[in-house]
Amino acid sequence: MNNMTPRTLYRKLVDSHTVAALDDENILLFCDLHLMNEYTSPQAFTGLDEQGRGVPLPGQNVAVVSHIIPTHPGKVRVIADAASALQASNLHRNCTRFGIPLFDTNDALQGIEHVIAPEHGMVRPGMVIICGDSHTTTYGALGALGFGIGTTEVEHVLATQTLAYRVARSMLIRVDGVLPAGSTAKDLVLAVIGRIGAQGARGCVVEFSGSAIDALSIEARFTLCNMTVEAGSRGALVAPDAKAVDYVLARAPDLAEHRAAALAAWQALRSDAGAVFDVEHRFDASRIAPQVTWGTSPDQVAAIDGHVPLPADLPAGPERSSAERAMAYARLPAGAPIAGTPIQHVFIGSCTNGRIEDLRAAAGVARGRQVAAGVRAMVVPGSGAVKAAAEAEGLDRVFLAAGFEWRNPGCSMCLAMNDDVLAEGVRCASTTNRNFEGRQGRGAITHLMGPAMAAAAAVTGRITDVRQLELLA
Ligand SMILES: CC(C)[C@H](C(=O)O)[C@@H](O)C(=O)O
Ligand code: SF4
Repeated sequence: MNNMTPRTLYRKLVDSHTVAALDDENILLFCDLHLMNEYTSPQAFTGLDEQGRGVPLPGQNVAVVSHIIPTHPGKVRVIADAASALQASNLHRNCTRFGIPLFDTNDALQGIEHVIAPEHGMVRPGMVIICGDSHTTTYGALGALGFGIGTTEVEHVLATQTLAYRVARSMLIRVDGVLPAGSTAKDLVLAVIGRIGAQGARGCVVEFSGSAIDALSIEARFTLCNMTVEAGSRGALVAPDAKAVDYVLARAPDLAEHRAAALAAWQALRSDAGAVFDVEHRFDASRIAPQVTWGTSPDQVAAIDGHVPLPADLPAGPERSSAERAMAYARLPAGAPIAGTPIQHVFIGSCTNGRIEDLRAAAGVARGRQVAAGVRAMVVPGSGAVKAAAEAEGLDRVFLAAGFEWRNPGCSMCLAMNDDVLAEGVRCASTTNRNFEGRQGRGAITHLMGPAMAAAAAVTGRITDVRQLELLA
């Protein structure tokens, strides 16, 4: 490809990080930042030891205890489960040995890796960021190429700061129009996944553009890019604009003296006019109502005024059979309206919707209302910094007064790897990203939705159109 060929943003990021071509499809990619959690890193450190390898660039790696940590209120956190405690102590030991910065169990800034990294200015436009965690796509919100890797790759990255990488195909998702009041980035991304399917972006890095994307806040773009992986994508990108620049500069004081150079470099981080994408989709934001999943895959989703599908309306084959299986698991009859479904639990948090804007949206609904009888509702901030910011604004008091639990940060009931686990048959309105069978507890049922919708479910005891709730106020 010569220099005059118009390039996509994705291609520019790949080109600027290519150390060597390995063959026609694979390159050696330089990774500016490697994030680690306690769950997917232990074998990698064992591998390093077996081969007598070190970590040459420890400062370009950061580790976080996120998945297994208990979130009960209280100053000191103790991991009761022995296997989990061992994972955390191993991470601590390995980070100390190799000089890798760690947000440890009792660090005041601890939280979910994908919430922590951007809030401390570690994520900057033009970077390649990887992690042994699928939701690393989040960082595309700032024009950084982020994606998840496997454990063997974690070892390779620790040892070399590079990764053998197969270049992805490119997809453009253009969203124009204005999201209606009550609809958020969560609804937008659920609607996208609902239309293109859970494998709809498989093998692709998605670039989002259009007036509806321009209008999103950076935190909303995190939600969007975070969940794009649920369409099977290998990355998600939004070209950095003034909002992205402001977000990063406000959190990365070290950049101040290089501000002019950074701005000039970031300016080039956009797809050239005439750049060709392998696949393109278009959406009209004005048609996107609040969304709720009804099944066990994020693409089994409907608008809040919609219904569980009738199997006969679905194409015969895998789509119909997986819908039938999902309805049976979720204990929902075919054709049932989504709104009005009783819930017993509400979970507000995760790397998708555990940031301050999400908590503000949920608190806006909770304020002056009460969690419905028979419902247990919890709010788990995405990080210590989010928790502190929320408390400074008094959001904790809003939630507590309404009967929500106000927890310490962590992944928590997003995937129930700690002790926040739902019992069989419990139905949960959740701001998370995956509604797989058993994810929040064996036999538990997850309905994905945005934070205000989850809060509306908490105060009414059923899946509720938040727009109607606000009318009733
Ligand atoms: C535990 C980790 C490997 C996993 C991921 O890759 O996403 C988890 O974070 C999840 O959300 O399912
Ligand atoms: S919050 Fe959920 S999706 Fe995000 S990293 Fe943790 S477990 Fe994975």
